[in-house]
Amino acid sequence: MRDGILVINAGSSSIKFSLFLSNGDGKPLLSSKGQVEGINVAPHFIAQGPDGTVLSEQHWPADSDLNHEDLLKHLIDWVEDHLDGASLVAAGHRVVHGGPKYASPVLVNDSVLDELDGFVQLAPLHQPHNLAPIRALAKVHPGLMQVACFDTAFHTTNPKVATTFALPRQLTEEGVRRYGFHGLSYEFIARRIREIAPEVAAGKVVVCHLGSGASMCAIDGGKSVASTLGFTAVDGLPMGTRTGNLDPGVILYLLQQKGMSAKEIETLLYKRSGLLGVSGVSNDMRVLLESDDPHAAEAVELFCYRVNRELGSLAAAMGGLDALVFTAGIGEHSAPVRERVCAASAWLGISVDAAANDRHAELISADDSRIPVYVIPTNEEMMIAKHTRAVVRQLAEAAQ
Ligand SMILES: Nc1ncnc2c1ncn2[C@@H]1O[C@H](COP(=O)(O)OP(=O)(O)O)[C@@H](O)[C@H]1O
Ligand SMILES: CC(=O)OP(=O)(O)O
Ligand SMILES: [Mg+2]
Repeated sequence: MRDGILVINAGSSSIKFSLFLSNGDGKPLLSSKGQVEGINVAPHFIAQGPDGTVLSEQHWPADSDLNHEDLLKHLIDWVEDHLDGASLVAAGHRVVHGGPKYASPVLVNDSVLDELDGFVQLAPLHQPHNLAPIRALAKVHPGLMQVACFDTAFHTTNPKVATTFALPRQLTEEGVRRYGFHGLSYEFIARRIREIAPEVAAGKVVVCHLGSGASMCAIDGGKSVASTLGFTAVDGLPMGTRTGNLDPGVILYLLQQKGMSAKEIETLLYKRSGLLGVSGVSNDMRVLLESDDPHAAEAVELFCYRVNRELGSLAAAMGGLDALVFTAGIGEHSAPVRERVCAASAWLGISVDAAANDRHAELISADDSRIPVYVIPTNEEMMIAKHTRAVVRQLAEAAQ
């Protein structure tokens, strides 16, 4: 009987899945992948084979009222119908917050799930959606091994100085500190850099993960040493709908002068700000780049300006820069954003080859650029599959 590993990456605006089936020798191969996107707007399900062939597709109208859980059920039903005679042995999940405790992937049981529930307030856009598929799968497949893989884990190598807020010590000791996110993506990219550019893998690299959620990470010698996301996934860069870095005095102003409630402020910071808030047009970079609205242009300008400033900050944290990498939705697909960030970073010795950038080549820097600049597609699902397999193997070995 062949084994299957289902990987679920439930993000803020999409649920991505990949189904890996073992190939006789136990090595998993991608069998199908897909996603539900447009959640809470106009949902769209697509499942594809490894070569991109569309296996199934469904659109729902904007007023369909389908929530995250309904769409997840549709996805799981589709996967069950496409196991091709294999049986599911484990599911691996992206869970954004592992809190101070989890530095590596963990087999989920009820008490782990309870602990992870405790981090919902720290990642309200993600953690509930990450945990919902674990519960839904446990109902449909009681006894199925489920492994939580954390966005925070890759950053546990950060030095204390990079994670400490200048707050009274007691709060720091309670866990009020920077954690960093998108760690599965950064871990995947760090491994890819070793494969495609071993000469810079031991050096100082800044990776820009620019998607719906956006962050940047300083990776020195393959290890995360600093990043732009902090205690929660609302710090650092402006994102699709999140503020990013904000003077905490603004929160006091909203509370004291505007009389806003904590819940209203949460909604403002996470759902009404970022590219959407500044442009008043959209949270989608594609729409903003095509728009004639001057506010859309301002939102793009602010986004690129902030990426450029954080690049300087992260290079300073490492005391140098040997390579720059762009990844995730915007980083992989938006030549104009990469071009602007790189033009503003010319002082660091960065220069881009316009033609290579336009065709999204792997290496987009010009021959005379002091710093090589790469576009590397991320694959959080592959990283989760690898971690899940490792946990399943460890458990099998321990049982022998
Ligand atoms: N061709 C493109 N040009 C500019 N932005 C793009 C392009 N394709 C995708 N994007 C951006 O990528 C974002 C999604 O990135 P992704 O990494 O898939 O996000 P997430 O996983 O956080 O949902 C979209 O909101 C969109 O703004
Ligand atoms: C942590 C985070 O921001 O994730 P995403 O990019 O999936 O929104
Ligand atoms: Mg993402």
